[in-house]
Amino acid sequence: MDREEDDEEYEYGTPTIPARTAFRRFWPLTRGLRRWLLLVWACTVLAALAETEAILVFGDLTDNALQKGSLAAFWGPAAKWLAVAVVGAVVAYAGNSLAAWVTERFVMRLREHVFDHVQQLPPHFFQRHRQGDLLSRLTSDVEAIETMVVSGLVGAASAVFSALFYAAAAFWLRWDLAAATFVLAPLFWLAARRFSGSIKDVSRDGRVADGAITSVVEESLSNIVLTQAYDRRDAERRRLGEEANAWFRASVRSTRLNEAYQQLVAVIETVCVLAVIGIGAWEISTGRMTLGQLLAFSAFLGYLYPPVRGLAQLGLTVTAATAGAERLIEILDVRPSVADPRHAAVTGRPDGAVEVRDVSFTYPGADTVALRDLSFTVAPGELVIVTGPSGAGKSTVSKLLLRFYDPDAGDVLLDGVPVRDLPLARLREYVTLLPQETLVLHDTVRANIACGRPGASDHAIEEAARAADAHDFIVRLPDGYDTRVDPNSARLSGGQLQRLAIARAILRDSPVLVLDEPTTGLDAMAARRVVKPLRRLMAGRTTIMITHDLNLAPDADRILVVDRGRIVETGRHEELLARGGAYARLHRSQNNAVMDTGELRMPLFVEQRPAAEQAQPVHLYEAHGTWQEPAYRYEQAAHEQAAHDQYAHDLYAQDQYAHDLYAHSAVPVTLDDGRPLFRDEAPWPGI
Ligand SMILES: Nc1ncnc2c1ncn2[C@@H]1O[C@H](COP(=O)(O)OP(=O)(O)OP(=O)(O)O)[C@@H](O)[C@H]1O
Repeated sequence: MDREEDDEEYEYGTPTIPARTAFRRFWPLTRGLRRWLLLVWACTVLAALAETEAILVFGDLTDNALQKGSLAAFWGPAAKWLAVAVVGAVVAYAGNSLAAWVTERFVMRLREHVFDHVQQLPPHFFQRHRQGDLLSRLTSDVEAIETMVVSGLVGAASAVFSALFYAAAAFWLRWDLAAATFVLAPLFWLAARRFSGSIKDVSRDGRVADGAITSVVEESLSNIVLTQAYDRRDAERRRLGEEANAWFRASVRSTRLNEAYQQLVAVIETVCVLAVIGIGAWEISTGRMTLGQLLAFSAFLGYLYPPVRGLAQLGLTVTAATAGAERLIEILDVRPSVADPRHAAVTGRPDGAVEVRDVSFTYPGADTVALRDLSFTVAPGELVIVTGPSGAGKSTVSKLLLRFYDPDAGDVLLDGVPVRDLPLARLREYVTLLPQETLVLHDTVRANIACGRPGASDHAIEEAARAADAHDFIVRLPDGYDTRVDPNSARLSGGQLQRLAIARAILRDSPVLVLDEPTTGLDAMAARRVVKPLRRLMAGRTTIMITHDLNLAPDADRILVVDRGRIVETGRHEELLARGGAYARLHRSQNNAVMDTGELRMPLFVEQRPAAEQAQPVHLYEAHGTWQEPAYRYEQAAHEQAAHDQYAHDLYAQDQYAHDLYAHSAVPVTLDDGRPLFRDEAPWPGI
């Protein structure tokens, strides 16, 4: 993929494109619907013809029945008018219903098309676009395009046909009068032209603000715990307020512009009508025209203006919809980072030999290289642990193994076949990812496990759940396997969700597993409870486990220590510990982390360091609630800390537990391995 081009795609700011280009871009999606569109037009033409005929009959009635006061002259034209009206009504009903059907089909098709495209986009696309904005593009912008492509087209055709018929009828009645009034027609066009630019700008602003509002609401709701725990309601309200203000301004401005345009058009129409009445009065006075003809002529003009006005208005609507089209085109122009190979390699189920050969990779748009010259092999059935400091590139390895991206250089091979030569669906069937965050569908527990292998029998699902130690908690749920869960479900704990994910992976039964931090985010107890199901899952499969948690490291056939995108050490646990290098340091730091948490529980007063050297709580806020300058703050904090320590000392002095534990010894009681004994620590019964 061309890196420079790709970077440009992520520049914000929608491209400005003419309505014609936008129309041409989406027109192909009407394939298969076009004959129905033709039928809609046919109905529109018939309805306009019926309307024209009705007006002519009205002129006839005025001259022969009304002016002469003859009831006998009434019945014939009246019956004709009624027949024409009924035909017109039936045709209009059929045409409008069909138009609605075509329109909705088009919207469905367009939404599917965009949704399908978005689902293929690489992970970083979703990190860089706000979800709310994407939602707004997939909903309201999709509808805007419908206005442009289908409704716009049908509306334009119907307006053009109606205007043509009424104009032809007006010319047929009195060509000289018609010519005189049509001289004023360009005024409508000028008015529409004057307004179209501003309407497009304002509707683009409105759409951007709409997306921003959805984003703020969506982000705020997904962060509701943070909002409530830190009482951030005012800040969130302000954030929403800012976006809502932008939307408010855009929408008031849009209404004002539309209203100004409508009123201007109304004035132009009045000028035209007055011209007709003036000329008509003069013609009647000279005996060259009957009152019926003048009334019919005025009626034609009355009918003619709405389609003419509609055409001009349609221009504005289409212009406004182009703003939505631009936003969708921006997404549609982002290409997926990977695609199915043109000539896919034909392979059976692989044994699971994985090779990463001289791989280098930089994320699109990133300045730093994520992986450089990375090479390793994993034999079928082996467990390889990839570890290293945060940001070293571990998760990137998993993204390349599943081919979310192709490496810039080098190859990833499965059983000796480059993964870019395998159909994507096949590759992802053979390589199962257990991602860092447990992914849950809005569905039943059963469906959540079954998504590992669509069509799996209930028996197979239950067996997988048993192997993942999930069966027992599932049957205790209110509806057992039919209990509905969702991503924010409070029903299931982190450990239970993880076991659900393991059941899904067991059911998938692929030869290669990529586990990305399978125990991260779980407390020690929960982490230990997933180990056994994990072992069952990994048995007989090639496993690449990315983890900071080195508890499983002694089991690994090989450990790769990655740092800044390179492998810095490789070997078995004992070898690497004995080497005393990067791995040994990581291992030590992990154990020290346990010591650190122990320190949290030690009373401060046990250490007799001067107050200023101790870990200081920094009080950024004064009691009266104003921010302090930093220099003053720290000075102040040191004074306060001394007072605070005294207070803490007094409190602990009253604490019988602290007294018992520490009164006879300045050193906290420790376990055999040197870790401090936690107050509530019970020995782990083992798994
Ligand atoms: N979408 C992205 N766009 C640009 N850079 C990225 C992206 N994702 C990751 N990186 C960068 O690539 C490097 C490797 O990231 P990676 O997520 O693989 O690290 P990691 O070792 O898995 O870290 P952690 O243990 O914290 O998950 C980091 O410098 C990171 O900032």
